[in-house]
Amino acid sequence: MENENQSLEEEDWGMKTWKNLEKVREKSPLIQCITNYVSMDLMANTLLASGASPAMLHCLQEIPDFTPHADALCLNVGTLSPDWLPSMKSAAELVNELGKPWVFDPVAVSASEFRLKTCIELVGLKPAVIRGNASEILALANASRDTHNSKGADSSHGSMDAIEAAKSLAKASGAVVAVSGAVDIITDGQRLVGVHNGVAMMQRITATGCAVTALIAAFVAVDPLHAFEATASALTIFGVAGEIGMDMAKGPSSLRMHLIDSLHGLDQATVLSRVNISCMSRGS
Ligand SMILES: Nc1ncnc2c1ncn2[C@@H]1O[C@H](COP(=O)(O)OP(=O)(O)O)[C@@H](O)[C@H]1O
Ligand SMILES: Cc1ncsc1CCOP(=O)(O)O
Ligand SMILES: [Mg+2]
Repeated sequence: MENENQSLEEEDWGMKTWKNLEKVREKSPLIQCITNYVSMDLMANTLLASGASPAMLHCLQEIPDFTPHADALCLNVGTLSPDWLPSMKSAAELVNELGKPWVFDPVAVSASEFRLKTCIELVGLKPAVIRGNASEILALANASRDTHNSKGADSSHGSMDAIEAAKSLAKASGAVVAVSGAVDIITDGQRLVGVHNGVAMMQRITATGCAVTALIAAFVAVDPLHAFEATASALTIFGVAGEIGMDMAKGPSSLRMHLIDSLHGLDQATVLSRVNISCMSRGS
């Protein structure tokens, strides 16, 4: 019987990525997002352009009625407030009870002791995937505030710097961990792939990281048993949309528009010709 390592080795990432996008388009998963004020618009539009259905809903009283209808949950602490924390925890606990996945974005985890403590608590609620930039994943993996870490939402490290941190966070949390950057790193603690798609200008648009985390939630929603592959696919699709968008863009603002248009219009031939995922470790 084919084992997991062999199947990964033989994997056709292009076709897998395309099929995962097709699944999102066919099933149109409902993604509940409890996110920051900055990202709501880009996140919702990214989900819509991919074929998923976004719902930015954070009222504690609505969670028992609404959350069971969601196919996945996306939690993001970008504009963290103690008022929203009970909603975040309650929604995560509910999707866990219902056996549905949730995805976590620890935006600017080092900004304060409160944020770090909150992020550690949320990781304890078993997200299926954690996606952050290198500085965020390094800080979360170290689980202590390092005064040399950047405190804002942007990364001061390259994704390659966070490979070991990502692996150890994946092992400790049980989540798939994704580190975005020039090469997006995805690991489940054993396997590790690098996604080489995307353009540097994506960093110059606020909330692209938040948006790709929500896209990961949509991809994991339609294939929850393969969160590793779903995460790599979502990051690849977002990167490919950025590359095509960049051909038409004059700067960050028009890239934002063209990225969304490109995501909406992606076809099989384009995806197959552009997917650039490398296997960096097959696990043991
Ligand atoms: N130098 C780069 N080259 C190509 N793509 C990049 C680069 N930096 C970031 N990206 C892409 O931009 C998106 C947001 O990533 P990032 O800027 O790291 O997140 P955040 O906004 O959370 O800091 C991801 O899809 C990532 O792949
Ligand atoms: C600038 C900013 N401040 C609080 S949340 C936020 C957006 C962060 O978005 P991203 O992590 O995708 O850059
Ligand atoms: Mg971010």
